Amino acid sequence: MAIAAWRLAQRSCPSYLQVISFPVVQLHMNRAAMTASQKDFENAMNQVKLLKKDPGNEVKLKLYALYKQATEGPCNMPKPGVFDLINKAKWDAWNTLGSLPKETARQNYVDLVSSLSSSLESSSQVEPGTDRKSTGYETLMVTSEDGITKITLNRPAKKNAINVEMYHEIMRALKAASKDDSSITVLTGNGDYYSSGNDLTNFTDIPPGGVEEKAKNSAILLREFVGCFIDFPKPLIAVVNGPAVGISVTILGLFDAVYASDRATFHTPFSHLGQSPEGCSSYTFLKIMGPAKATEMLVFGKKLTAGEACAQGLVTAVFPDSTFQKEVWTRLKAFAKLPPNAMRISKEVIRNREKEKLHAVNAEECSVLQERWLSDECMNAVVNFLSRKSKL
Ligand SMILES: CCCCCC/C=C/C(=O)SCCNC(=O)CCNC(=O)[C@H](O)C(C)(C)COP(=O)(O)OP(=O)(O)OC[C@H]1O[C@@H](n2cnc3c(N)ncnc32)[C@H](O)[C@@H]1OP(=O)(O)O
Repeated sequence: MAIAAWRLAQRSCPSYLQVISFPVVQLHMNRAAMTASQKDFENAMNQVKLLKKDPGNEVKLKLYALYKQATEGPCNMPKPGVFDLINKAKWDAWNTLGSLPKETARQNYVDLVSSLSSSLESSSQVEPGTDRKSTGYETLMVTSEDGITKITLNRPAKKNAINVEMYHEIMRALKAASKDDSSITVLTGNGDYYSSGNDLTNFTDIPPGGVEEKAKNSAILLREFVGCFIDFPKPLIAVVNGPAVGISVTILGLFDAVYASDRATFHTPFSHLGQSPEGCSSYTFLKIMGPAKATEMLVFGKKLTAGEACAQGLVTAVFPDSTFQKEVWTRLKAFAKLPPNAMRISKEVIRNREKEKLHAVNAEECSVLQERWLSDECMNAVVNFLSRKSKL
């Protein structure tokens, strides 16, 4: 049954993000868009062809949507079926633009291409040590200023679900942050969610080796991802701006401080999903909150409010949402002025004796999950979510 579900997902949900072709925006050119800025628009379309680096699927979807809006107006196509993922992604991107006027869409298209050209060209020219905005990330925004490297999960329309690309980009951003001249590193989310956890469509892209290979690759990726948090050398702080689900919650046990808005909730519904704990939470949560409370979260999927998570030691402090950003960033800027080497060494003293244990826990959790992902319970949960039969 599990295999059947995987096969269904494999047939119905191809890796749409990989097959959105780069020049798609040019295929539908429509002369109706002839207006004063048509020349800019055409120049922008030509610029897209000249980009040296593929800007990634999310950007290509935005370009597609703006192109369609600029040339045809609001989305006028019937919504594709749930398993027609390529066309659904394109439809969603276009439909999200609502009644945006054609002129504005055209201008946004031109602006996006222009920012794309400069960001992709300048990504290799950033001087180390200067305050800067990151380039070359598709699923994140990364900035570094006032001694703080801030990594923002940036898929707000998907509640910052972590797709495979985002796993890789977070690892890349953490590696860069560990070497840059900032004192502390912050992870936060853009939009109303901190993160809805693992992107459940990650399970639909089945390689030629089949579902077993998919599960094996996912376990390898997860182990490497969590390992980056275990080994991160500088103070790592989570600014939890809204609800957090799954892996975005479990890895909080590897952070040095967690600040939460009172809008945030903390939810690890692994049993509901036929899965088991990761992010070293089977070890860290027991240490943080004791076995009884950890079991309520990790086995029974109890969702905690920010206040409850704070009372149980998972969260450092909670702030009213209305003043959250101001209060947290004032605090973080003060921390970032402390001597960086002293902070790094103190973290080492606090954390190092646990590292070996954490890596062993991580390896064990990933190997258990590798099996879980092949179970009927897990596959049914994923298929139910993708076919919109269930939500948390
Ligand atoms: C390499 C593999 C490593 C695996 C590591 C193991 C990790 C495990 C986990 O993290 S388990 C947790 C997995 N997360 C979930 O099960 C959450 C699923 N999402 C939901 O239940 C809901 O979306 C919600 C409660 C988070 C929010 O509900 P609501 O406010 O009603 O919003 P929508 O459902 O309409 O969501 C908007 C938009 O986002 C898409 N989306 C949200 N979360 C995910 C997700 N986790 N994966 C994929 N897509 C997600 C949702 O489908 C909507 O998309 P649409 O507009 O329909 O295209």
